[in-house]
Amino acid sequence: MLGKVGDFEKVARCGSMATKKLRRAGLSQELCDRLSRHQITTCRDFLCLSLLELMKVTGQSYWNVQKLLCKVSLACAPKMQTAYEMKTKRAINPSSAYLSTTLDGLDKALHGGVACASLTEVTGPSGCGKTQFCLMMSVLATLPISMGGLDGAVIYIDTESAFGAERLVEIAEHRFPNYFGTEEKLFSMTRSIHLYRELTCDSVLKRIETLEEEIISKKVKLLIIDSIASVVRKEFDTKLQGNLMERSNFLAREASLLKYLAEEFSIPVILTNQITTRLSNGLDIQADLVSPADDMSLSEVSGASGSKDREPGYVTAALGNTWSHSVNTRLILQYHDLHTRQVLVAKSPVAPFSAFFYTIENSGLVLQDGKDHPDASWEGSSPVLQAIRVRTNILKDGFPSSTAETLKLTQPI
Ligand SMILES: Nc1ncnc2c1ncn2[C@@H]1O[C@H](COP(=O)(O)OP(=O)(O)OP(=O)(O)O)[C@@H](O)[C@H]1O
Repeated sequence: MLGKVGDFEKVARCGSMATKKLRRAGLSQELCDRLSRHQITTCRDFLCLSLLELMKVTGQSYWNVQKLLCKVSLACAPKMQTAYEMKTKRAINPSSAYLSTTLDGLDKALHGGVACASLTEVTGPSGCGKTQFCLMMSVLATLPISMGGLDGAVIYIDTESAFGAERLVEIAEHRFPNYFGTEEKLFSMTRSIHLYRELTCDSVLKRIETLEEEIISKKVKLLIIDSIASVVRKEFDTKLQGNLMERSNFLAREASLLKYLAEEFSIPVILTNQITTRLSNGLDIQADLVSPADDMSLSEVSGASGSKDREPGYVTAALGNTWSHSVNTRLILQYHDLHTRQVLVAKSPVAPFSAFFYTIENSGLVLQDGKDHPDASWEGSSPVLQAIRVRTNILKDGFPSSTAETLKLTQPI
């Protein structure tokens, strides 16, 4: 039995579920209060202590501490389930698996919309509609299940002061004029969206750490952070020694907490990110188009596409490789022409690489009919976008041919 507990302990300590609050692990209130006086509040804090330390802080015997260890480990160890169980659960209650974006083609590609219990990143250049997408998804999450919503509240963490309540109401009124035809419905929707303005890394992290109980008490069904990148890029100058490591640690902690919340409460988490293009002369510019997945060498990939006359340089998804691998789904929003924009499904465990045209209207994002089939948008697209495609094909067809190529495609910047 003890061996088994030990195994659980190791799994539990490492996993994202270890951020679960002790109060929710079945420990008595008195014991939780006592532990919190020693800054032991999560399962991880508890499981990282030795038996002797636990005996000291709990004031309990060796055997009682063993039992507590067992309880805490079991409470936060990931539960095994079979693929069959997952599938039947989703078949019985399909709305529990996805939040529809109401953009038909995109929903179809994503098997129903933005996935619950996972992290979806929306990235793209400034002004292309990331905040508009978040506002629209907030409205959608509050809708009744019969209308494709999640019938729940939303926690919206705004790090750029970009949230606009008026725009939220405008989207709701124009997207669902019948449903939001009365002031009462609009009030009820706006009351369900809980906005936090957090303008520093520290305050964002602290906010995320305290969300667990709020998600339960407010019946939250969607968590949004707009944007994850801005505070990080403001505070960590990665050219300074040590900052890159510190930033990676911060992002890993943030991703672990968010994954825990998404999985534990089976809710979608939407995060917006920014992008950068780094030119070969060392200058960073805000990209007008973006690498979907990782840091990569544009010059290398442009070479692979056979074009010699392109600006050498490379585009990087903001926040680098560690973060890039933390998100489950990545949607890239980008400009196509003056009026039209594109949403690309750049990373998804269920969908192939696909692209859809959209415009931004009073009602939020609107897909353009007839152009919403996969790959519709490649013709005439920009060099960066074509480079992304080449890269996708290189990785799809196997590893790049040379070690140098492999390194350039995978090296963190
Ligand atoms: N009522 C509206 N009708 C049509 N388009 C609108 C409306 N409101 C905003 N937009 C469009 O949305 C764009 C702004 O989008 P959004 O704020 O989502 O950008 P973003 O990608 O979040 O940018 P950033 O990274 O700078 O925050 C505007 O440039 C405008 O084109």
